[in-house]
Amino acid sequence: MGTRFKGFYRLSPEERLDNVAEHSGLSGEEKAIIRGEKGFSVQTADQMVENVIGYMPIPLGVAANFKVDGRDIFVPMATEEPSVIAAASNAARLAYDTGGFTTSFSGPIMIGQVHVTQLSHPYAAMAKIYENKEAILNKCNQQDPTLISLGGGALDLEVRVVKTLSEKVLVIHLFVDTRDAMGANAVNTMNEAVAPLIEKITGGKVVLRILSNLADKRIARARAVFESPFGNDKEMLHRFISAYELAAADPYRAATHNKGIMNGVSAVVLATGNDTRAVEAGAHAYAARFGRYTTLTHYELGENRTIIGTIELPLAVGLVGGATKSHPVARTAIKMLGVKTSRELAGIIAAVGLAQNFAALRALASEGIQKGHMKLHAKNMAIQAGAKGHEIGRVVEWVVKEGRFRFDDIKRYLEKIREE
Ligand SMILES: CC(C)(COP(=O)([O-])OP(=O)([O-])OC[C@H]1O[C@@H](n2cnc3c(N)ncnc32)[C@H](O)[C@@H]1OP(=O)([O-])[O-])[C@@H](O)C(=O)NCCC(=O)NCCSC(=O)C[C@@](C)(O)CC(=O)[O-]
Ligand SMILES: NC(=O)C1=CN([C@@H]2O[C@H](COP(=O)(O)OP(=O)(O)OC[C@H]3O[C@@H](n4cnc5c(N)ncnc54)[C@H](OP(=O)(O)O)[C@@H]3O)[C@@H](O)[C@H]2O)C=CC1
Repeated sequence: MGTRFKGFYRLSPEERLDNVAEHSGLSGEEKAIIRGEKGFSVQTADQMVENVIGYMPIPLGVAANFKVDGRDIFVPMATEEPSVIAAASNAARLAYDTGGFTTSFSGPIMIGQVHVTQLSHPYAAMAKIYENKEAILNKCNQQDPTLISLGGGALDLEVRVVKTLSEKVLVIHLFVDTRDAMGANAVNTMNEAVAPLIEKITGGKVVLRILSNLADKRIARARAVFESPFGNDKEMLHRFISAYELAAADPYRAATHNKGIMNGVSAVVLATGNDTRAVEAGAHAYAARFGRYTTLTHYELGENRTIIGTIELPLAVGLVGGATKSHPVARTAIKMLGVKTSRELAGIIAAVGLAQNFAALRALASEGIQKGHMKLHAKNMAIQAGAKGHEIGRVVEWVVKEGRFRFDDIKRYLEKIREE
């Protein structure tokens, strides 16, 4: 069964879940976990974080129409923001018949930083680190036999002299293949274990021993050819490219453009129990790597009025570690995706980021964002205004028809229908 599913959104939540379960082979128990009827409890939460008093449900939806590296998938997305999942599905639809998304990955390499201070001869200390590279990497690799047995571990290192406000310090980058883990704990353990050896080699004092979230050795890329959402309208295609070009040139616009990408990226990262803050920090730092903040996506006009989209961003996500295994919904979401490696997961997330951005640019270049977004947000606004049961549908219908997206207008309309 494919996931190009016209009108998937018109099904009931139960019917959608049945389709997803059939596609991904989810069991009855896994369906109950997704519905929130089983699996996650206050006790589970209490084992995950501190001072637990409850937990906060976030909607879990699936984006339809995604084909990634030739495979049809339903993409689980956890988000509180209306129109995000609709937009991702909308853009994926436009890339489906042209082959879907093709991805690549630079490898699951994380960077651990060891920071050495109080050096009388920083450049000589740097040379000594390289002279002792094998001993340093061996020390790192003694920390994680599991990772080594899986073909990962510390592979190499690089050293820089960094001039800080008060002194020249050494920053040693340990390059660690963390396989299918995000790797923060694995890398931090190595950083801490190797620090005494580094102090001995350099004669300095180590302060920081922590991974870098600028995971620029763990880059995921995705590419897709989108059918023109504007038919043969050249002016609209021009407006689309112009919208992208402003983002590429202007950091104020790029921040919003990339926020739109992260609407999709963070929703899948969260649904799979990965660390949203780590991925967000990495993406934005990567966007600023040339000294000026710019876009993570690029667009070029293709043949027959197609638009070729590409995305490139660091994606430190895993299938083990963090909450990926301890959170029952995350475990089920990973099963839903049918991924076996962190590389596959990163590719899918990159594809969703690209789709998300394409959908937002399409709307921005044409009717504007409010029409689609606010249509889907209208339900939230109606509920916030106090609408209940059948009132919600009536308020939404009125808001969309009249284009009145103001909260005070909605409240007045609600009062009016209650007086009828
Ligand atoms: C919202 C749509 C999709 C409506 O778009 P539409 O043209 O009204 O939709 P349609 O009825 O023609 O349907 C097209 C497809 O959209 C999907 N779709 C359509 N409706 C639904 C729905 N209810 N639930 C789930 N999926 C839906 C669905 O896949 C459907 O295909 P079909 O099933 O018919 O083959 C469109 O207007 C859109 O893509 N808008 C962009 C919305 C967006 O980007 N939202 C993100 C939040 S705004 C933001 O935070 C970021 C931003 C925008 O500032 C970033 C930036 O500035 O770059
Ligand atoms: N700056 C940041 O971003 C920071 C993030 N974090 C947090 O760290 C967590 C992620 O750390 P991470 O190291 O991934 O998690 P874990 O330490 O929980 O998991 C990684 C470990 O799992 C074991 N493992 C089993 N199978 C595999 C496999 N196929 N591939 C790789 N490893 C495998 C490995 O060894 P073994 O069996 O010996 O454990 C590995 O060290 C997240 O919760 C994140 O929020 C923490 C600190 C800082």
